[in-house]
Amino acid sequence: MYRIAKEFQFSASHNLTTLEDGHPCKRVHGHNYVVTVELSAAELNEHGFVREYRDLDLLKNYIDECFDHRHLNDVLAKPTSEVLAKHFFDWCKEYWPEICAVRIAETPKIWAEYRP
Ligand SMILES: Nc1nc2c(c(=O)[nH]1)N=C([C@H](O)[C@H](O)COP(=O)(O)OP(=O)(O)OP(=O)(O)O)CN2
Ligand SMILES: [Zn+2]
Repeated sequence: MYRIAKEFQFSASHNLTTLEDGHPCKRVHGHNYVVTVELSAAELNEHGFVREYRDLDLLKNYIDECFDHRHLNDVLAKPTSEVLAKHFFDWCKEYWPEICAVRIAETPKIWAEYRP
């Protein structure tokens, strides 16, 4: 099996409203998010690619338009890393059937992944 991955970044604010009072993440705060998409294929195409990396820039356009410098609660009902990972996975699946995982990092120390 072949695997490729590409990283995207955006900056946004959110607050996790269902957390208990006093939890720091209940307050509005921001992250420099890193989104990593991973694609896999058993066979390579005629170019020797799983998929051309540049094809994936469609996701950059979507992120720039709908997520970058936005308040994520205005975009998704519960904007946790897990929810973002599933959201981007479903979006990618519409364009690239080879998608196998999406990972979201809010800081360098933590990440959440959706991998069906
Ligand atoms: N399972 C999840 N847990 C938490 C999420 C999440 O998306 N999924 N999100 C948050 C908050 O967004 C919070 O901003 C995360 O920050 P924190 O845990 O403080 O991460 P740090 O890397 O800054 O950790 P420090 O130990 O404070 O350095 C909370 N939980
Ligand atoms: Zn946060």
